[in-house]
Amino acid sequence: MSSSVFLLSSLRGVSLRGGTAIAMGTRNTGTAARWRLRTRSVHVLRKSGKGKGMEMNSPPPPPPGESRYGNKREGNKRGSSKRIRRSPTHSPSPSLKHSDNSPTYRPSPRFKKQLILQEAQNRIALFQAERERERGGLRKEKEEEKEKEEREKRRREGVRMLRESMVSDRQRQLQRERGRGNMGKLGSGSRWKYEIEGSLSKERERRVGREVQQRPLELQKSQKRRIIPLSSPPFDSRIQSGQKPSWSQKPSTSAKPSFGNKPSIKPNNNGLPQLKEFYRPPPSFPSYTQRKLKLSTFPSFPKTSPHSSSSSSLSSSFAFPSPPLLPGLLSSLHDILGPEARPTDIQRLSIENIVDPLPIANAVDATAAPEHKEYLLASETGSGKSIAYLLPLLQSLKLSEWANSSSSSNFESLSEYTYTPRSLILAPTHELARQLSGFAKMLCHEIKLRVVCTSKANVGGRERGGARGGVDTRHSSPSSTSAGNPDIMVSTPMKFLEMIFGRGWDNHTHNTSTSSTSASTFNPPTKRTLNLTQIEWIIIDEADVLFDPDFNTFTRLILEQVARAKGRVVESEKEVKVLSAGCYPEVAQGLEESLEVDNSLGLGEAKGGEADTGKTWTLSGSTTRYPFNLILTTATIPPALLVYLEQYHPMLFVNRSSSSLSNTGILRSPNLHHLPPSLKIEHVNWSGGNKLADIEKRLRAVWMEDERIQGGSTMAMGSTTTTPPTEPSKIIIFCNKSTKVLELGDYLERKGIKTVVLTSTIRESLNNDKLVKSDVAKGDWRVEAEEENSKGQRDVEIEGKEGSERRRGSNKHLNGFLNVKPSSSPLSTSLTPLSSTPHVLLTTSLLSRGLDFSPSVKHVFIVDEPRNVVDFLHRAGRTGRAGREGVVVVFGRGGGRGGIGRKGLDMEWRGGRGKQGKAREGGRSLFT
Ligand SMILES: Nc1ncnc2c1ncn2[C@@H]1O[C@H](COP(=O)(O)OP(=O)(O)OP(=O)(O)O)[C@@H](O)[C@H]1O
Repeated sequence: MSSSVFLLSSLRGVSLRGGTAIAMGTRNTGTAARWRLRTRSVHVLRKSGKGKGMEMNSPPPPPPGESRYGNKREGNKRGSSKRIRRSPTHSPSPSLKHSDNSPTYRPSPRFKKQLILQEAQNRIALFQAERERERGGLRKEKEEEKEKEEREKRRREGVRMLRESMVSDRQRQLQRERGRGNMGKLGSGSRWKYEIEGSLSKERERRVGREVQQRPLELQKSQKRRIIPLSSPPFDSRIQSGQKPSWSQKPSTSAKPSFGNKPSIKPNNNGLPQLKEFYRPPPSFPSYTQRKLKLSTFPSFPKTSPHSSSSSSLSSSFAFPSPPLLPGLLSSLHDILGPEARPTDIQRLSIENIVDPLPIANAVDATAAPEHKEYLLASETGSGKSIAYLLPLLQSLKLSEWANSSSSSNFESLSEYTYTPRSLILAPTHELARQLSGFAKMLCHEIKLRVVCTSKANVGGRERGGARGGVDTRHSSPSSTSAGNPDIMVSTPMKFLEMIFGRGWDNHTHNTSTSSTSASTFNPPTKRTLNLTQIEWIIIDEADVLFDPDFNTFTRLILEQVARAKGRVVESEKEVKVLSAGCYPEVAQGLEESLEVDNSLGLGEAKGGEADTGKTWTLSGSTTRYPFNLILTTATIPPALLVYLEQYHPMLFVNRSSSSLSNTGILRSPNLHHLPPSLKIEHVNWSGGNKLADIEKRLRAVWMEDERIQGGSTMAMGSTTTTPPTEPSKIIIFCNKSTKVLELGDYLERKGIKTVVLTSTIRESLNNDKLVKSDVAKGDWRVEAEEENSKGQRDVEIEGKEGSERRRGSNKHLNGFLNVKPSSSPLSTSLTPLSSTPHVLLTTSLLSRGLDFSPSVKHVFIVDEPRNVVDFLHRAGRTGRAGREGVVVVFGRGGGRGGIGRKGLDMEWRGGRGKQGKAREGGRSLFT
């Protein structure tokens, strides 16, 4: 039946009965009716009534493009019967009944065509929409991928530019040295050999300098190349005018852009910074002027502040600019540094790049999500990095305090915690933490922010410092209403972790490795001690130490904990090797909350204090952006640090501006990896007899020289009255080992020279590595790995000597040596005998980092060959700070420029990453 062809003469009417259509008419009537009525059953009756109504089994709808009405020719054969035109939109409902008398419906070919076309279009649109949906997903993925690639490309570009600029610094240095016939050999292959030239005669410098100045202009032009416009040169105008540069020199704003020297030699394979290039010629050397960076001059800040009329006079005479600095900050700077002070290179970079601008009235969008900053500040020792990071920190805290002053109830709801700091400064030693907190407090004097420093007294008031729960609030502002909500908390990493996890959380490693230590138990904090959710800023001072292999586990753990508390997991923390955290279930639980623990760890097994070191913890759902502002500071960027930062802080290397490729998050002064220009190096040969006597002789020579100078100046002034005697210079002596420190201390005391002796406080006798880590963890950042006596035992804690006990609760043991208050620390006018007041501080590298010693410390003695150049730079940098004069006396075989140790500072740069990504120098890890 279904194959029958019905040739019906005409279509007269269509009706539906119980879902079956009945059509009367000519051929194709059934098809037309079927289509129009959307039904598969149609009875077609001939008009004449001769034919019997038959049921047609309708075929399924035709595929797209094929007509339901047969081909065109067939359609054309239709008779010329009467046609009823209907609108193409007309579509009778299946329930619609046509009376048998109604005119026969017969769609016109054009209408049919339209219908077919419409359907085809619908189908195509559907098909396209589907494909579009599929493609949309793919495109989004592709876009994300592209964006990622773009970011990575910019990051790489940033790294490349940074390295290039570092290498080019070295190349310029080499060229200068060649120009004056100085050392500076380029070794074969990737090895660069340098020698330290610390004692060029002034005459020679002047002579060679003239030669360089007279070089043909063409040569100078041919050496041009682009350099990173990180900063403008310091003191250039003074140099041009032949004057001696000083810290009070106003920076020139008229310098034109220029280019540095084109590298005439290939960098070594790894392209990492050369740490031995620390000798910098005095600024009077003419080529220094020639090579000055002119690409970016320091921005000229408005001279007066529109925000404060009272500060306008100040800012016009004071080179720290306001705006952007708050007038209160400016006035504290004025008090501390004096009216003549000018920002140093690193401070200018910080003000330019990091300090938040003052808000314009009614233009603050408090709801806008802040863009978090990430910067590395790198500049030579004594160049004012503390101010460089404190300025943006304090300004931002104050501004956000004002912005949130209406919603102060915020803190009340957090009163369940003992401390809710808004920012954190991490330092490697307690001494440095104390000094920094004191300095921050001075800067906060006007703007009234609260500063606290953690001390030896531990969390929860269990030890001394009790009432304040282990936090020394003596430094907090007098206006402080609540020490529990400090604006700034200064701490060492381990102290801070102790406050998070509870005292003794790390003790397991310590206990298992020390038989003589009384087992200290883990005391989780009874009250929640620290609330990390309000932390807006983290500053990591001495980043090269805090990210070195001994410390980075703990530093990263802190960063991760804060990020976690603020609701974000950081990608850089994907794998955290926790030294001993798995030992205690409580700690493990705390970690487990924040870390997705690898199944193999079996935290349950860790109960009972089994050694459980070096486990890998994995984080999930991570990102590379920290949910707080982060500033790292360092005076040296060893390759290990660069490698580490590339891996864990990639955002530092991403360009900040699309117009310039050089604007990364790494701000460094041009003098990085050089000794401060005001520092002189002297070499002393051992006499071949008693070395201790040689040191004593040299000490006395310094004091005799002091007397001579004083006498000379008195005579020169033609004074008839007696000038009050000035106090003898204070001297710091660095040894490599505690035994040597003790021995020398004893000797000098016997000779009537009062000393302060200070090393890391190690009580235990042991010879394995674990204690080293544990002690480092306690805040003694540099535990001398070689510091073993002949029996292979460690030295005992140095106690019982007056002034030599290391008190973590205060810096009293360093009284007289540390720069307590810069403005109030000129040389004393009363003579204190050498036998009653200590004038000599004997120590190891423990105190070589970050501490700002008083201007009366004019000499540093380095009696043992430093382990590496980084060590040398930091030890030497304890004097000659802030542009003051200082002398480094280096004792050693051979004297002269080689006296500092051909094995030591002449070490070849082997370059790059050791097996575990560690920097190695002279075949030795920089951080062993
Ligand atoms: N612009 C300035 N003008 C004069 N003195 C300054 C200036 N900035 C800082 N100082 C002083 O310089 C000294 C050294 O500063 P600071 O300790 O911050 O140096 P640093 O770069 O952190 O050194 P280090 O690398 O050893 O840690 C301090 O006494 C400080 O008061």
